[in-house]
Amino acid sequence: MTDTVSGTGPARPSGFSWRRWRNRKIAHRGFQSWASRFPLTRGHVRREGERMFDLVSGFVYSQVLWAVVELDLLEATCDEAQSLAALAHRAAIPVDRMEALMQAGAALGLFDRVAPGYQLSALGAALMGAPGVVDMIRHHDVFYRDMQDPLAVLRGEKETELARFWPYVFGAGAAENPETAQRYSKLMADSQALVAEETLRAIRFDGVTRLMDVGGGTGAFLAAVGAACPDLKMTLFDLPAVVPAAEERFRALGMADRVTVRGGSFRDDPLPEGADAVSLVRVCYDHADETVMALMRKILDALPPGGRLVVSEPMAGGAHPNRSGDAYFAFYCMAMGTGRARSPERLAEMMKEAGFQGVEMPRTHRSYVTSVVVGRKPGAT
Ligand SMILES: CC(C)=CCC/C(C)=C/CC/C(C)=C/C=C/C(C)=C/C=C/C=C(C)/C=C/C=C(C)/C=C/C=C(C)/C=C/CC(C)(C)O
Ligand SMILES: C[S@@+](CC[C@H](N)C(=O)[O-])C[C@H]1O[C@@H](n2cnc3c(N)ncnc32)[C@H](O)[C@@H]1O
Repeated sequence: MTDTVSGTGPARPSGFSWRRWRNRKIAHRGFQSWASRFPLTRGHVRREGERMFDLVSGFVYSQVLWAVVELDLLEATCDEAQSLAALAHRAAIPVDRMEALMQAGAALGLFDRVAPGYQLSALGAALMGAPGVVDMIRHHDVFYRDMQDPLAVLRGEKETELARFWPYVFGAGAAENPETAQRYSKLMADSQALVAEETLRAIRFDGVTRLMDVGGGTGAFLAAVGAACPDLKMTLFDLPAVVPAAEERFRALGMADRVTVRGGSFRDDPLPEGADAVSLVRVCYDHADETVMALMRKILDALPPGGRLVVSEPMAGGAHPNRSGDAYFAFYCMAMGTGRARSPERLAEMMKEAGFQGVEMPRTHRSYVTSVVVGRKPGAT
């Protein structure tokens, strides 16, 4: 495995270690006090302290953000500055407490102080318009209740709420109820716009005749690809409960004649044939290695020689851990109880093991939105 730190048991100190010397020095209270006064180091100490403070208080910042979103304060302050009295009345919160929330929001960069009170900042406006992000923040109440006890999540000691929030992950049977399926699918579809935008910047579907999106949800990704590639034929494959919403989307977009929608489970059913490219968008990280390996092998069988598999989802950093993949998505998947965030190298390794070759990792610009890995079935191109 490329992204596993190997070795068992604690390392025994032997000889001089630069890192040990540095860490003991920096952790020493006397050194800290000296460095915070010394002109050449005090700026660095202040910045490190600020970084540390953000780590310490991140949960509170997130909860402030949640309150702002839940009270719809982004929309309320977008066009005109609002007075505290008006905001307090609207939210049914005492004025002094409302002031605390607005000041916190302003400190986090979401509002500007503009007479007679507060107006949405540029960052707040970007947040308000970023597709699906506000709804993602709203559903964080579930995730953060699980994260109140991260040790229980790590040890797998408790049944998490998040596992019940996304029941489709556990197989076809769990998502039989169309109403439930619709709720998850909307959250996914709204946040798909950025993922599709970023994926389509990283790869091209030139030369592809039919693209099959496996676990394609309600079709937001195929709708974006279809708009960018007007001659492309498409197949969407997802659990039966998701199918009607996908069919409805393609009908509404006038794309129904270009898209075949098939219901089924990639665990139990054969995949439709006829596509020369397959995409898995935000699918692999929901599932355990065995499930993903079996799915990749099934896709290889369904593809013609030279056919392509595109995996797009937020990924971990492997040797270079990143916040979105290794902190947020890794714990999100852990709390869901099934999948895991994998690095591009790990996914590439799995694709090769499944039989793909020429595996590439085209760079995406916003890795917190998605990263991409592409492979080809051996044979003619
Ligand atoms: C006009 C003038 C005067 C100046 C302009 C200056 C200028 C150019 C400003 C730029 C402003 C601008 C347009 C900013 C845009 C920013 C955007 C688009 C930001 C997007 C951010 C996206 C984020 C933060 C995405 C977060 C996504 C999350 C948290 C997704 C979570 C997904 C989950 C949990 C999925 C779960 C699915 C499961 C169950 C694991 O399968
Ligand atoms: C996280 S969502 C991603 C949806 C879409 N690709 C996107 O990015 O918005 C995962 C999708 O995989 C589908 N899925 C999960 N298990 C499946 C299975 N066994 N067979 C087919 N689809 C499945 C779910 O119904 C869901 O639509």
